Amino acid sequence: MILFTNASILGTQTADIRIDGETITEIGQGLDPAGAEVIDATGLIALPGLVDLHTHLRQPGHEDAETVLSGTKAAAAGGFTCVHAMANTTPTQDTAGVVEQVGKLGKKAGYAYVQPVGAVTVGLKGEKLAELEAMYESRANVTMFSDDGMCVSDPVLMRRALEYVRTFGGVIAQHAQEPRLTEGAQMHEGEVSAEIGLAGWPAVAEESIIARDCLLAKHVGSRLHVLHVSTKGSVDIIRWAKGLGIDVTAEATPHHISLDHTRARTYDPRFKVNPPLRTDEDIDALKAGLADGTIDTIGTDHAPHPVEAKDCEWGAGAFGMTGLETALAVVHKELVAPGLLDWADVARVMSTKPAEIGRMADQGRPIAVGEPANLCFYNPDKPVTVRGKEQNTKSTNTPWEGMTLPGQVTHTVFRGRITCREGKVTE
Ligand SMILES: NC(=O)N[C@@H](CC(=O)O)C(=O)O
Ligand SMILES: [Zn+2]
Ligand SMILES: [Zn+2]
Repeated sequence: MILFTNASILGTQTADIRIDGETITEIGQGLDPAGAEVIDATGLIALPGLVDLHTHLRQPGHEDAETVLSGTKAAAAGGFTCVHAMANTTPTQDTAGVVEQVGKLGKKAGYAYVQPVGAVTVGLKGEKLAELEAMYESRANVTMFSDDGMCVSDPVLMRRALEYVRTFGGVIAQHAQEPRLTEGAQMHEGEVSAEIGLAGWPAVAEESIIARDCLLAKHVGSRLHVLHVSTKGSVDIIRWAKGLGIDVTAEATPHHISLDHTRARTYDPRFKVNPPLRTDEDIDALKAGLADGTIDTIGTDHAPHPVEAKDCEWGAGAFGMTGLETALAVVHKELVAPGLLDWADVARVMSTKPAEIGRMADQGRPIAVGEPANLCFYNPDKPVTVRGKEQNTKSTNTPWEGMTLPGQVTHTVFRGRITCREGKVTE
């Protein structure tokens, strides 16, 4: 039995929280500590365990960058109790066998619920549909499908995929990038790319696919989720689509709401990501979108890469950055501190909504008696300087290296088990 005392639940009501087995069994003032492990949570914000719809765990195939074990330890350190493992592994998560294997590795690790995402097309090649139904019917019970890393750019395939998942209530998560408009692209197309002479990735390459996919989702009456929205135009299109009643949800990443394209002036590939870091105007639009509900979720797009893929010149660097262990503190800094979101909103965008979109019945639940004990405790008054080498992820490609973020996840509880204690992942 565990008793967290004096926690600030969603930043408002202060109470003790008792956990017995895998369940929250009591919430109230001055609960009896007899027989319990007592953890003083004074000054800590209690949130439901965070849910990430966008994590790259890299196993199978890229275990030098991350494994399910190291990635879920990073998740626990970041306050997450559920991560959706993206399909761009080797082999690709495009069969029932591979998604079941990833799910099993998650259970064995025990640090967070690992829900595999299935590929939309075989080998992410964009040529023919993967066995979506077999992945849905497998023990991994896949309902979210994505070719993330690649765009399902063929409109006919995208239409078929949307139609297919509609039959079982699934969702297609799109990496929106028109490939012909981004050939050779290295960073956001704008004044900085012109100044430093790197090939640009225009906003329209993202926006045109999002607009098309919203219209396709409307046409076939299916469900679309837009990954890593990065431009103001995209936010405007999604707001418009929602206004028409189209079944679309959208994600923003911690890096796209906090870092801009001027970082490329460093030529440090740590800032190289797909879609690229954009402008201040885009950042403001993403924040406004999160505040008004146009953007539904924060997804980390945790994308670990081995040292040799980042310790090189910009052009040769891989796209992607780590994010699980810094996500909540970045959200605190960029959205809560300026008053755009309160902690209840943070619970919505980082837990409740992602759990809903990913159809995770046991996750994203309210902090209440009888609910599964998936919790995250955050100290908003403990500034931490980010050091990639000290993180739990196997990779060090954090764009916040050396920067100070305002707070720290102190404890994470996954199904009644403490997976992170005083900022350290448990054994
Ligand atoms: N975001 C990235 O820049 N990279 C991701 C793929 C992706 O999310 O598109 C990766 O797998 O490394
Ligand atoms: Zn992507
Ligand atoms: Zn991704």
